[in-house]
Amino acid sequence: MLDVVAVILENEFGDILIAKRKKGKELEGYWEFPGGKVEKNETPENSLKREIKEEMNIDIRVGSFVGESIYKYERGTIKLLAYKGNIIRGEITLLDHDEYRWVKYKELKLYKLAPADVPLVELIKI
Ligand SMILES: Nc1nc2c([nH]c(=O)n2[C@H]2C[C@H](O)[C@@H](COP(=O)(O)OP(=O)(O)OP(=O)(O)O)O2)c(=O)[nH]1
Repeated sequence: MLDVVAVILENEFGDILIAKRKKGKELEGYWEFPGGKVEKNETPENSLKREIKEEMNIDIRVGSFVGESIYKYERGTIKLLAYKGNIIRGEITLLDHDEYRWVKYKELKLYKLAPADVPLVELIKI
């Protein structure tokens, strides 16, 4: 099973950041909470900080654990671990996504989220 971390980034208005997976990647065009695969000998928190720096060039604070979602894709099963977080430094520059949006909690269900992310929405409860 592959461990993947994702962050529910919130801004000062309580909006949540979602990002659209890049053309050509697996799950192309699906919206996700940014993050990525946890590397060996890495804590989920450090993994998230590293991924978000690499993908968006921002520094984040990782907050409380939101929950996990285990999902069986055809190519394998992933365990998606979600944490809350905030931006502490920088402006978003997209380096690994096609688009991003700050959305209200209630708007999340209007987006085509990666299947593994769907159960997380219920766990966010802002
Ligand atoms: N980052 C992220 N990946 C997700 C989410 N939901 C979900 O099913 N995934 C899947 C897509 C991929 O199969 C896997 C993580 O892949 P990734 O492409 O984001 O990871 P990465 O940046 O570490 O990897 P890579 O592109 O360098 O291969 O988890 C999500 O909310 N965020």
